[in-house]
Amino acid sequence: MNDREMSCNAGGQFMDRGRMNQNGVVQPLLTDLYQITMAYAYWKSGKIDDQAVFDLFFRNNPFHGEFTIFAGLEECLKFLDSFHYSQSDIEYLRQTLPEGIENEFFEYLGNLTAHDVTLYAIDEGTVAFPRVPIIKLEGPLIIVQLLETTLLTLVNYASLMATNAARYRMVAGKHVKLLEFGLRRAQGPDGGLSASKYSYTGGFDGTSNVLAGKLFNIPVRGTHAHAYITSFSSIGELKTRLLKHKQTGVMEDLLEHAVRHRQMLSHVLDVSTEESSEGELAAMVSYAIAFPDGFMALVDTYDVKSRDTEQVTQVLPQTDSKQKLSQPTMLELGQSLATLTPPTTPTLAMLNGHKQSNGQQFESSNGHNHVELATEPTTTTTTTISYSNGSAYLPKYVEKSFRSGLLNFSAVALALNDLGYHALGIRIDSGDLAYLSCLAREAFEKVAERFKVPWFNKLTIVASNDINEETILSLNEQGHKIDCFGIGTHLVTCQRQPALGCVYKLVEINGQARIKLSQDVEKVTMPGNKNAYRLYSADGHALIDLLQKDSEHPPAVGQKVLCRHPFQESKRAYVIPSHVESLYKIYWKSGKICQHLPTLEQVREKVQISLKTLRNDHKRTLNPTPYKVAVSDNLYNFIHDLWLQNAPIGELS
Ligand SMILES: Nc1ncnc2c1ncn2[C@@H]1O[C@H](COP(=O)(O)OP(=O)(O)OP(=O)(O)O)[C@@H](O)[C@H]1O
Ligand SMILES: O=P(O)(O)OC[C@H]1O[C@H](OP(=O)(O)OP(=O)(O)O)[C@H](O)[C@@H]1O
Ligand SMILES: O=C(O)c1cccnc1
Ligand SMILES: [Mg+2]
Repeated sequence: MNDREMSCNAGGQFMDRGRMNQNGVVQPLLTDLYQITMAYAYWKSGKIDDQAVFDLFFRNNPFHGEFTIFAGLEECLKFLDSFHYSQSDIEYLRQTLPEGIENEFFEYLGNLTAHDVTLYAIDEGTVAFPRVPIIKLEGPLIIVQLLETTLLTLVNYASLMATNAARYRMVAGKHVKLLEFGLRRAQGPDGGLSASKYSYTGGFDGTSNVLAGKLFNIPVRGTHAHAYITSFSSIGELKTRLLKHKQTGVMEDLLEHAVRHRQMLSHVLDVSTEESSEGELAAMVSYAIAFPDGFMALVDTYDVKSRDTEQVTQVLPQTDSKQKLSQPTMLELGQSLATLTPPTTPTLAMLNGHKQSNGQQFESSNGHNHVELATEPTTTTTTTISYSNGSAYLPKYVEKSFRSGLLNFSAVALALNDLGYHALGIRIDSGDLAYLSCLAREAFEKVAERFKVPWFNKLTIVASNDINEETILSLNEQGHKIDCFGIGTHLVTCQRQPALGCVYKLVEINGQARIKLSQDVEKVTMPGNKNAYRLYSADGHALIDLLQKDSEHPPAVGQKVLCRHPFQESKRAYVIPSHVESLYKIYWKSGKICQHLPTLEQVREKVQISLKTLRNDHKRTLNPTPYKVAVSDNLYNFIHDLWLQNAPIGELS
């Protein structure tokens, strides 16, 4: 570990990649106080050698769905591996716990490790269902109890996030790229890092979070912010306009190329150059010079309007206050130019040879491309947009500023093309994303045809702005031309359900099954040490998850198994499985991780493979069919006998 990584770790963050990627915040004191006070009470009451079994499971799937993706296992194993109270931890506990705690207890804690614990789990990235433990722990009661809160915090958010991401992936379809942009809105820095990691697990393609990229080897991706565009207000601010031709190596004036194309494009795209922002063009040119091979531009800086389906042609007076505020008109630019003698910082009016409204004429550097400035009210053009679902909309109000972005982007992209580079695409961050993406794609197609640049058809359209699962579904219904969604807030905060309710329950102690009763049948625990199996149909779909007592023989392929609802006597079914999957593997035993741990990439693949085994009706967004979780006949009888034994018999008087 180098110094920076050491100090990063000392600051409570992640340890270096070479080691185990363990988040330094994850340590034995990252727990609830009651685990430690219980540990003392267990210790004091002579329960040091008691052996316990705990189940970690959830009772309901999140997001009104019928599946959950299990994630966070690797972090749990690393936690067990490093479980140890440091001297300073012990010192802190001495000062913090109530007085009178015996010294020997602190000595006991100081020597405590997770080496006597055995951890069984289903594979990380697998779909999981309510009441089927995703992790099962066996070992000394005190230590296994002490692990509760930390394991829950490691599994709950990870699984919630991976599930959320998997749901976004399902609605977006496999061909659309999904980028996680949530760090700024996440629940703190650690929430942000976990969100990046587990959204990748769930099926996202990359993140804007650079540290997550470094720590977890996730692709980092991004565009640029509005600030970059608004930091330029005129082309005079361009410090350099030169870019080396990719093939010839000759320095050329990119701005000049862009201005020339802009002039021609204004006819093709039906946007007058006066409608577009000069500052925006300058920003795009400078960004393209910085990233000629990765030019991706935000095109909506100057106020995007929503579409309106009414068919009208609207007249916008030149003095439209919003337009004036957000975008200097060419007239204003021209006027300010007139005061420059001699002009050392040319404006577009000069490069274009614009004639000013007061009659002044500016020659472009090559002496042509004369364009009249509009002095009359501007008439917007009515454009029909066709959607892939066959509908067509006639926008009332042409997105002047979006079209400014589109015009400027296309001009710079063609300029880059002159110099041997291919631009990547655009990002739209406001307005009607379906409509604007169609408008943009249509524009690109026109440019591709007119300028003989077929790759323009393939430019990437990124959309962002408060996107959630429902937005994507709705955009799909409307038809859109978006290639990539950048999703932040709603993804990382799990808008629809902010927490997964995994719990950790004692199910056996010293070989005796324990049951926790509740008025709410849902909350009655499944007692005893159990095994879990997934039974598959001949077509490869998962049919049912079956819990059995660990002493029972596993279900066998081709043999009839009676599967019972754990609490409703009349609900039962025979299943003849075509394939039986034993869900648990021993992941930790005798102080060692016992399985080869998959890479994040492999876990990500596992998610998709596992989801494929689920029938579509379990995965649909609206009213999905619940997946069945059953118990064996043996376990059913055992639960209900124990229930009766433990339920007090009331007395009527
Ligand atoms: N075609 C569409 N169908 C459904 N939802 C959409 C569509 N286009 C955009 N949205 C969503 O609608 C919301 C629009 O947000 P909002 O009303 O704040 O507008 P905005 O474009 O961000 O406006 P402004 O930039 O002026 O704040 C966003 O959540 C966005 O994801
Ligand atoms: O909308 P989200 O899903 O959270 O995606 C991330 C957002 O973060 C950026 O906005 P920014 O923070 O600059 O502010 P904004 O919300 O005003 O666009 C970006 O332009 C996205 O809109
Ligand atoms: O790279 C981007 O476009 C980005 C990153 C974070 C948030 N919003 C956008
Ligand atoms: Mg936004």
